[in-house]
Amino acid sequence: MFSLQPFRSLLSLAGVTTVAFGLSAVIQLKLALAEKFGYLGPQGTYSEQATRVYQSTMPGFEQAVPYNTIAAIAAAIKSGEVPRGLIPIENSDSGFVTETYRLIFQELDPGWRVIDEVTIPIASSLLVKPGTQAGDVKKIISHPNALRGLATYLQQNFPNIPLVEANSTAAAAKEVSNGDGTTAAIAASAAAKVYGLETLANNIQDNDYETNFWVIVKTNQTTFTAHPNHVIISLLVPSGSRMFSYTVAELQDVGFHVVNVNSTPLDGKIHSYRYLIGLKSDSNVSNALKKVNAVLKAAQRSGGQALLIGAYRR
Ligand SMILES: O=C(O)C(=O)Cc1ccccc1
Repeated sequence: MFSLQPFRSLLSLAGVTTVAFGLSAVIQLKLALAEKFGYLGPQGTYSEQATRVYQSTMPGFEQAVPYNTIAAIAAAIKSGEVPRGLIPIENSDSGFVTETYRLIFQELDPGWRVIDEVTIPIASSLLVKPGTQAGDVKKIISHPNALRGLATYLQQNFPNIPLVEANSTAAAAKEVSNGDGTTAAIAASAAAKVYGLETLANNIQDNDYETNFWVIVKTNQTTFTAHPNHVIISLLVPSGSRMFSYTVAELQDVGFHVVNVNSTPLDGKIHSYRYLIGLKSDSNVSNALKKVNAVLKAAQRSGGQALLIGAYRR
């Protein structure tokens, strides 16, 4: 079968290739080689911004593919439709992104792993259809995270105006562009251009904040670096056991300290939890992956369920 692999190096020698194949052949080959990257769309989201930032450090991942929900990105990764995806995970002002955590904890194993992260600052704008005045606005729509990030602004400037959640900030902007001029969207200023909207106010977030995104890959396509300085662990411990503290202490002995912990009640019952623990190492731990895996194996032998959800070097 014809393989594109040998042409990878040729493509970097664009001049030579152009002579050999002609311009359109080069473009076609480049498109075929561009790996797809799933993100929360449509065009104009913060997720798209984060994807561009990440792609600038990852030549080859050029085709950004928008999905309507975070769950749809995860499904596309699991089915192999896209080899990589980017999902929002945590805001520095309002904490973890609920939808992402539901996905992780829905099943014992989410079917994907985290191989990197990217963080971007979030600046929010109030967008309306051209001609709409602030006094015309009867409804404000956006992604729940964005709405949370300017609760005080909305309370002070638009008290009693209903807030409606959308799948993403750009989905909200798109809805406003199709609306009757009485709705406003909270979104990135970039979305105004994409959907032909006017900006009533810029930088309206209550506090400057940033959002952290994970880069995810299908589990069986994942090769973790042998020397990660970030690891993410999912831990399910028998109720009343000391396994949480024991496992954390063991990881600390190996050279990692806890950065964040998310706990979700199991089976709808309080007092029994599944934990997602983010850990970091400030020193160079030799064979860090092997050591972390050994700690997790020990936890499993003691009756817990421990899974390495992510490992990367940053
Ligand atoms: O809706 C978006 O634009 C997203 O990418 C999700 C999101 C929403 C608010 C802050 C950060 C990410």
